[in-house]
Amino acid sequence: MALSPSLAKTEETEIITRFQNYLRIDTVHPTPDYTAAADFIISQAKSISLHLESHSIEFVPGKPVVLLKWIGSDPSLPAILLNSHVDVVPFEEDKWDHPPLGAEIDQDGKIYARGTQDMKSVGMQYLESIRKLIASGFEPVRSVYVTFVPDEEIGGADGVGKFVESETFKSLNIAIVLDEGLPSSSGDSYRVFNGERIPWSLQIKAVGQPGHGAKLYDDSAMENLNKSIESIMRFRASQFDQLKHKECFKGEGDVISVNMVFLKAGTPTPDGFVMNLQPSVAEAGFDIRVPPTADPEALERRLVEEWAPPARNMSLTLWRADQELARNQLVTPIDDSNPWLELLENAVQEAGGNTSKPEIFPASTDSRYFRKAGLLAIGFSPISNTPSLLHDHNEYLGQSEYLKGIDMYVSILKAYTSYISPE
Ligand code: MET
Ligand SMILES: [Zn+2]
Ligand SMILES: [Zn+2]
Repeated sequence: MALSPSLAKTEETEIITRFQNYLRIDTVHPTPDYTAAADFIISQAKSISLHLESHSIEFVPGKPVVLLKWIGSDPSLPAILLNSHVDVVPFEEDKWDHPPLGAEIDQDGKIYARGTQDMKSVGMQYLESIRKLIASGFEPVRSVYVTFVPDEEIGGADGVGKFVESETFKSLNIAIVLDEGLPSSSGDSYRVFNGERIPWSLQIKAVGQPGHGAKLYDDSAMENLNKSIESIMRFRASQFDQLKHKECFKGEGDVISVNMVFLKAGTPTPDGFVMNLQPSVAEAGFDIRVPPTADPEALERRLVEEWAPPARNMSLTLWRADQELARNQLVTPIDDSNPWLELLENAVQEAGGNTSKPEIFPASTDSRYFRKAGLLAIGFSPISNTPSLLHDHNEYLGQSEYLKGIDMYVSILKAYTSYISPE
């Protein structure tokens, strides 16, 4: 029986209120309140159904992984894992038009908060879709697991990194993982991702002749650093050009990005810097993202030979999210060997959307840990018609997009949990 419009309205208001409540929990780095978030998620699970088992597992003290289990009628079949991270990145509150933890809704129905896109929306949409399916009497054949994990935004080592190594994880027998994607700015189109770039953090340091600000030294630290920055910027432009020229057919995730994120040199005073002094040390930091198609060894050589050559008094520190993945990047196949992509595409279509060609995620997600553990993982956030505002000011999500996304997962879960492989 169809709900009367006013009843349907109440239900929608409740769904939105639950999302607002999750957004208002302060899970902002560097001091996310993981306990409050875990308590909230577990209370949500209990309110959905007593049949939804919940576990809070602390592989690292104070950093719970919340695992929900919706057991299917044939638990021997490999299961579905829906993953989302609980933590969010910090914000510059004075640059926002709405409080970043307020979850205020403007007159256009846009909900403003850190995490509306990245990715508290997705976590709650998983729960709301399960709530709807259970309320409708739907019974899955395959089991569904839902994880709410800590620390994705700081590399995930203490979150999914520990989880995938655990006996609990191994006992779950997972066939496919869904994790975060990115919004699409166009109408009814949704983006899907089957791989991602690996983050490298590079710090370079130059030393050189210090002395009087008026001298033209041949080998000052600033000059040495500047030569490197020029070289790095030329490389950056060459990568960017491939994106700008449409005939290269490259997406953001297919080229190497290099962005300077800090510069450090000089002798500070209370209100500025000493001006007539050339420093003996100068440093710069770069966020680098390396796609699966790039040759990491060629890039490593470039770092040493061109960007931080010892011959120019330079040294470097390189941090990579995962040494092994940095050298051997993994993508989830998109051919017939992976039935889950087509199932997802069809399910999205049935719910009134379209998916675009699978892409390489330009930043990083926990999917890399799942792929490394040998699983298929697809990045998908059901957000269309919305500018991508991850990590940006005024991150928002429209109420109607949020509600539509829940129906996408209802459709996907119906297809995924009922799928029986032909053999
Ligand atoms: C250092 S890992 C960073 C993870 C974060 N999601 C990013 O892509 O920036
Ligand atoms: Zn994210
Ligand atoms: Zn993020």
